[in-house]
Amino acid sequence: MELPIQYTEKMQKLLGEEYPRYLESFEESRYFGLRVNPLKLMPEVFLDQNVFSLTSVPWCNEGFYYAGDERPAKHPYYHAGLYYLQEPSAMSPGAILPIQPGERVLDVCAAPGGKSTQLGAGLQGEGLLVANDISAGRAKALLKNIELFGIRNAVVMSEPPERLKERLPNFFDKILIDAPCSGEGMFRKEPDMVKSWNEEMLAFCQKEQAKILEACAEMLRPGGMMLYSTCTFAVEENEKSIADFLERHQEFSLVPIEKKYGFSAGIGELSPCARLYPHKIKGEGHFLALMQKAGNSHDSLFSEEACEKEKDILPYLEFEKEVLKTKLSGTFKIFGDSLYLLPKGMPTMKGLRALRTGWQLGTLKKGRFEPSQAFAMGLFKEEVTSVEDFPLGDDRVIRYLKGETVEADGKEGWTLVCVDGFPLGWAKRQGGRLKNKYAVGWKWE
Ligand SMILES: C[S@@+](CC[C@H](N)C(=O)[O-])C[C@H]1O[C@@H](n2cnc3c(N)ncnc32)[C@H](O)[C@@H]1O
Repeated sequence: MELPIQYTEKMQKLLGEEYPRYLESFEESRYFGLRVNPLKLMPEVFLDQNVFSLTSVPWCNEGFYYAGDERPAKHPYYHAGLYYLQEPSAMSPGAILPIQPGERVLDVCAAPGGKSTQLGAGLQGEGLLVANDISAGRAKALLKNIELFGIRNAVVMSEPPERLKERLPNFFDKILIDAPCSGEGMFRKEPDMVKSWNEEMLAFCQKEQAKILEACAEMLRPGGMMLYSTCTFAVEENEKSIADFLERHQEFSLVPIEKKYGFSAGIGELSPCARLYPHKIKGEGHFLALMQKAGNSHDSLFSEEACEKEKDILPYLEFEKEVLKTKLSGTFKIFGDSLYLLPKGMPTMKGLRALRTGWQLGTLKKGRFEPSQAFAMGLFKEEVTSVEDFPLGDDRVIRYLKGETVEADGKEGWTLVCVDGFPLGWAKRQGGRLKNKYAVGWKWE
């Protein structure tokens, strides 16, 4: 691989005698990773199923390496949201930021959702995840991944952090800033990134990083924790960005990250931070800084959404009575023709660009309720009365995922189609056939 001379000179200076080992890492093949979705099944159960040849990623309980010739994205379990494909080092920020069920968590640069799905899983359905990305296009991919994972308590936004800050000061318990960066740590995995590397880009990223850090500092509650991560080695975007931030914000301090698994210390006074190098770990390059805001307070002021009246959601309630074994409780809200179940304690998002506000249950049109793909993915088989559960090897699984009508006798009406007990989507059964209601944009190709 041809690396820019300015880059190699900087790396040589940074790494000293380690530099030749770093260069050699380009001759080694990259690592492939997947992260199991604990909202659906536990990692050890997935491991026992021997679907792929897996070995554990040391820094992430749900993370595994798989062999490069395997194709986990072409497997029905992928479509059931049982795992997310993620570069192993990219699993470290979500593993290090400690998430407790019930917390309010912001992932401010979230698309396409690798870390958001990890944080959302950590909440175990309790609390609130706000997953935001400034790019509306990228936020669409983020939304799909959140839905695929079956996360019920997420809001997906596309706003500059400065706008979010005005509405949600001192609101979040935990914030992840997976900042836009020059991507030096990804050169082995994505060689094309080398072409866009230059000093101007680095300076631009540094400015963006400072702006994002500023906005997030205000959104974090006193006592809350914030993790800043990049996938670059550039000191300007890592230690310098954080040192400048700490200089401006005396109320923040660094929380040391343990240097296990081959992680290296941050440079100079920023040694509590961690650096991940491809010549020292089985993964690509990353930087992590964990910070805490002084004090301890939970008194943020915000207005909550009010619940719709029962008469306005009657078609849904009829559906619930007929198709579900459980009664969902919480704040039901109609936006446009979509019905949502909002996470507890969700502030109103009026005036902000939100792609999803909570669990989208379906649409209410002309007095009828039509369940959504997100609703199917967030349910458990045990919560539904009418289920068609195909074993993995049944050819109807792929046919269903391709959008075909498949044959299966059973109770007429709305049916949750599953593979090995894990929901894939909806169908409407009539005369021994399952009329396909799988999301059009999700079809198997
Ligand atoms: C490193 S990527 C995030 C990857 C993501 N966290 C994941 O794990 O899948 C950085 C993201 O930041 C977004 N971004 C860039 N500038 C931003 C800003 N000022 N505010 C919010 N997001 C921003 C980009 O669109 C990009 O999707």
